[in-house]
Amino acid sequence: MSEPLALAAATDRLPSPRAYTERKPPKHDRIDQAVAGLVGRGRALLTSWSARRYARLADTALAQDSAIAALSDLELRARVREISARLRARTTFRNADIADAFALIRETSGRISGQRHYGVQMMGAAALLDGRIAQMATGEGKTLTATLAAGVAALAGLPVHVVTVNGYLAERDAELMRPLYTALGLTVGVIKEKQEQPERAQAYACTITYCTNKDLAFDYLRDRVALGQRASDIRLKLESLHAPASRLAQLRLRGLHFAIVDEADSVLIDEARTPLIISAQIGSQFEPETLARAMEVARSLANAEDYILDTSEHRVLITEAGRKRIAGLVLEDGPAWRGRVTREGLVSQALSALHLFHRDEHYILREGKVVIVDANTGRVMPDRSWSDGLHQMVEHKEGVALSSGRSTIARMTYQRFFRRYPRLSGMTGTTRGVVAEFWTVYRLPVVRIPTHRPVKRRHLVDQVLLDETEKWQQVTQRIAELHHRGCPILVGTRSVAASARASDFLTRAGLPHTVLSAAQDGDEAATVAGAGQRGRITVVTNMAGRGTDIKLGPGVEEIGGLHVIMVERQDACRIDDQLAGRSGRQGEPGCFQAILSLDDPLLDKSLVPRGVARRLMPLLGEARAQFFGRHLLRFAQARTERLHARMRADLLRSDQMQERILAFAGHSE
Ligand SMILES: Nc1ncnc2c1ncn2[C@@H]1O[C@H](COP(=O)(O)OP(=O)(O)OP(=O)(O)O)[C@@H](O)[C@H]1O
Repeated sequence: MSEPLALAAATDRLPSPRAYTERKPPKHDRIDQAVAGLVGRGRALLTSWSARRYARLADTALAQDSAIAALSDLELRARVREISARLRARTTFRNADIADAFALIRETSGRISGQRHYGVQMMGAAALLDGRIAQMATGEGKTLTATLAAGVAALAGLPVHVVTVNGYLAERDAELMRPLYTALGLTVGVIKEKQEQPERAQAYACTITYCTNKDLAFDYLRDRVALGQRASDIRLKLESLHAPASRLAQLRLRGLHFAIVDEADSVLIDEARTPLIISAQIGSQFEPETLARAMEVARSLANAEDYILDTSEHRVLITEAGRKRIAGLVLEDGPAWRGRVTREGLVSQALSALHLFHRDEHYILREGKVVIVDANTGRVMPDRSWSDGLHQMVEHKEGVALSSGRSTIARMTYQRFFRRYPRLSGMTGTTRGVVAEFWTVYRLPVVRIPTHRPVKRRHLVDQVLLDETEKWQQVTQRIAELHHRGCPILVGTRSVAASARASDFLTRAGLPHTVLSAAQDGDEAATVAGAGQRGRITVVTNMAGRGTDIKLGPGVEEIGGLHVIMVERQDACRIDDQLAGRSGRQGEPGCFQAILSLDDPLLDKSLVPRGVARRLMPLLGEARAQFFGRHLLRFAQARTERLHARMRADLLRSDQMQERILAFAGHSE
């Protein structure tokens, strides 16, 4: 725990100037990235040494157990105040202070909720305070682990942001842990989606704030817009001395100090593909007739001849022949069609709306509106819209009222946002394939923390069938078998449409079930609470694929725990691992099985065309066919992972370039 902390600056209500300055960004040319990747891997190996250090620290804390257990509640509180004063008096965290604080927080938690932190959770928390990613297996209790690190930092006077992927988890974790923090004399705030500015500022003013990455980053961006050109280091320093209360009252955050990012791979890696954009309404951007005409033209174009659909990168490329055709078709149309860039832009958005953005996958229709479904979290994003007229084009396709157009006010990337924390840390169950990226982009080494109890989850070998119909037959048969034995079953799908399909098959087979998806998100907590009960069948999208804690009902452990059946592979093997991790938590029994087919959407991105694979598989014999199918899907997934990594690197590069250019002209956000 060596790096100095800006404790003093962190305690005031004003935004810390340091919090608005980025830590030196790592270079991003290819050689540097490759070298840094190797260094990252090397560092990851070295961090297993750190794990030993954290284990020693945990042992020191646990050794105090009986002495602390003998304290009365009043004495315990006095000891907490004492350690807080000791932590505040220093600019660095000392191991001895951390161990003492851990022991006190553990005892307080034990008295309040009966949950005493395990040694491995202390190791994880020590890694967080050390500015690392603690890799702790799914179900190991990262929610409780975070309380140790957040508690120590908050007792030291640092405002802490506990960041997670969705509002349900942020609210659940804050409410679960609130009694513990309150007993430690700390305040807890939660940022909720519909909160207004003053409420948000109040939540951020608490010592510990639970929030989602989206809320946090957008609030930061809005603050930056409010601060405008005044956001330079020196100006902020001066302002923090003289600024009138009114201007500061516009701000939501009080700077960025210490962040603990839960589900770090999702937040820092998967989400980092999408830039954050703040926009303002600009009235109607396109006339309905223009949109209609663009759709008409798009419908008359021929795929592969006039345009190419790049499904992997989710974009449309108009060919030379397509350009000529479009120009010919709109010759007689109004002035909106005269400029080549505008008309091709319009047609290409129409083609995207028609062929790349699908209802119940990328969006749903709710109360006559197009509502985007977040691909990473499976949740709806009611206040977000696609840019450059695409949203209106999709609205036109669906025949709903057109929303107003928007123009960009500010933009930034998650990479650049999170690098602004002087102290950043994270927790996740899965880092497969992204250890190097954590290091190259965020300078975050990964430390693997051992599990508290041995993992008992069984992973059955994947089954690959020729098509969807065969797959669903196999899935319903397997579910019926398990259901007959009373096992609770969780069926993991990729999209709203797939969950509806699963539901249809189950209904036809007479199997009672519950669906949890963006379209059916009624009582999420109750659905999750029921999913581990005897005989329950729950169909979910990746809305419940991460973070959800499914508690087993009475008698379920004896019949093998929760069975997770994955019916489609996700874009990254980490996300599949997360789904598997809904079962076999805390050393419980559980089972994971994938029943897939060659119709899996991932095979759109495969090098071997689906038709060829379908003809080849029956010729190979059962065992070889299964081997071939499994590897085909895994390779397609690996390809998508590489593609997404490239997209993130490109986005970061363009973001840095934009920043360099704007450094001369003004500010970039
Ligand atoms: N020290 C502890 N004592 C008793 N129960 C614990 C302890 N730590 C965690 N648990 C229980 O373990 C379960 C899993 O915890 P939690 O959901 O925080 O795991 P997680 O690591 O965040 O999982 P995921 O990776 O899926 O997000 C919860 O029911 C929690 O109450």
